[in-house]
Amino acid sequence: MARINQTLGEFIIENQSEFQYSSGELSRLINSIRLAAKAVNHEVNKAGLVDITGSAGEINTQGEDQQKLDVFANDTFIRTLTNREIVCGIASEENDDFITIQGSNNDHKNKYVVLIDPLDGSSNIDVNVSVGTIFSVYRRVTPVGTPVQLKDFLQPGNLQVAAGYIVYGTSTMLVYTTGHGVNGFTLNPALGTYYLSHPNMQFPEDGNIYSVNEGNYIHFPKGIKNYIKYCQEEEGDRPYTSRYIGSLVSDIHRNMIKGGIYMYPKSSKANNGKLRLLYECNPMAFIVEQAGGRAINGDTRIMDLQPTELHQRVPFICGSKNMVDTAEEFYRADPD
Ligand SMILES: O=P(O)(O)OC[C@H]1O[C@](O)(COP(=O)(O)O)[C@@H](O)[C@@H]1O
Ligand SMILES: [Mg+2]
Ligand SMILES: [Mg+2]
Repeated sequence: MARINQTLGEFIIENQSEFQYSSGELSRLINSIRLAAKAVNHEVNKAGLVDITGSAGEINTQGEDQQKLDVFANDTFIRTLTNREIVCGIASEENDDFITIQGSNNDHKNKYVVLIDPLDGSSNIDVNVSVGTIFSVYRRVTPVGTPVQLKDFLQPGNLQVAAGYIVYGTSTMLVYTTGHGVNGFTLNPALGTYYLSHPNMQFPEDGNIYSVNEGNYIHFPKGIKNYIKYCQEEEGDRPYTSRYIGSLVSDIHRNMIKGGIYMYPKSSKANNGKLRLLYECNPMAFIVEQAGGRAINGDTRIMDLQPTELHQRVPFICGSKNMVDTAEEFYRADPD
């Protein structure tokens, strides 16, 4: 039973039995993410100081200018997960290909793969706006004892065994699910301990916040334009309030607490939108659905999509159930 101010460590142990494969590995995995997130949090809090600010001078596989914090966070999560002998493979936004973790005995005995967006909202690092980390966990489909393969990563979101995010904002929170609801833990920086502050998080069925980069408005499908107009009309509980941080984790976290809808739709400039299915949309969709919300690409449940590539992008609409239902109606009426 979740208790306010229970530590994350206690919660993980006390809820281990909920997990159908509970052999302690998943607990150790979540614990590793907790540990790495503390190290990243420490660096994020220094953003602005010379040694951690700005570009790392490399371009990642997405053609993005890697920030120093992207690289630091990537190295920290990969090292922490590798050293704890719990994963057989890692895929990251910052690495072209997946990484095979054979284990200290070179026996490929581990059962889990992790997909990660080590630093989400990179464009906000140097302007002191909240950023995040996103993670998704699957059991491998290839036999234990053999090297991990691409198909271990290209699993539909509905097979995730755990997912979550860390938001580095006014406080640092780790929010995750193993398919039994969503719980949020706030870091007490003085003690370095996460405490249960948001038990059993629920996405309000309705809200009055819409989050979309309206700078792309003219390129959106007609249905999405119509929905944005609907949000802005003087009618009933509308107009809604427009809020857009430009960090996926932070925009969805706010909407989950207050009620709202987040959209990064397809556009005439980007037919699949911008966000990556495997380490942005699937894990956030798992969280949103476990909290009672919905997540679609416009007309299909995100977690039912069959991935085909490691870094593929998909249009993404998620949030309060009734708001996503309405957005879907508008989109289906005019999808182009
Ligand atoms: O600036 P845009 O086009 O609105 O894009 C913002 C979106 O891009 C992202 O920054 C992409 O994530 P990364 O920072 O991890 O690459 C999301 O966090 C955010 O929602
Ligand atoms: Mg991201
Ligand atoms: Mg990123």
